[in-house]
Amino acid sequence: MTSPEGQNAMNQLDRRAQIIADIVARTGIDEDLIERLVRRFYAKVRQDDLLGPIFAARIDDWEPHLQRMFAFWSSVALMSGRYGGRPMEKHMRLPVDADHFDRWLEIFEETARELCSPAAADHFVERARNIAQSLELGVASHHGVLVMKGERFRHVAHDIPEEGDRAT
Ligand code: HEM
Repeated sequence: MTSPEGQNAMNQLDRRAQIIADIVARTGIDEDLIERLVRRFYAKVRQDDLLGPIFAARIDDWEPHLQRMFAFWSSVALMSGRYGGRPMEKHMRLPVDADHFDRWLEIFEETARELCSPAAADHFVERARNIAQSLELGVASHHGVLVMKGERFRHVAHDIPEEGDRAT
């Protein structure tokens, strides 16, 4: 017979599996779609005048970054637990403000709408917006700026001093 704790853990696993199955049934998102989305998104980002140089200054070898991003989006969109990093630490020292986050989201949404069903695109975009908002708050607070609800972080945008070469 299973102990009450064991039964509880089983129920939680069942619930989690059910939530994931619902996401997949509703959106059709799978690892293959995530990989195509991430690859196409970063191909565009690298060409972008505003964002491209920020990535180019920090990423020499793209394949490991892309692999990390597959794991990240798999965790975010499908709750797979494949990603275990700390994105805030990688972003708070970047020379970015609201303009950069808006551009990032614009390219991300455009790419998601090109490749995904409306339900899948909505699922990705909603999560990307929430994460972008929290990263923007983190960048602002790193600069000693408290951003209130509904406000954005505006720096003398393209003139933010670099703090070391890498965003590590
Ligand atoms: C202003 C827009 C953004 C810029 C310029 C930017 C830039 C970067 C750069 C340069 C790295 C590599 C850092 C390193 O390896 O040292 C990175 C990593 C990453 N970014 Fe962004 N990013 C932006 C927005 C976002 C958003 C909105 C998300 C999530 C929705 C995101 C998720 C990640 C993740 C998960 C990593 C990997 C962190 C790790 O190493 O575990 N980024 N980003």
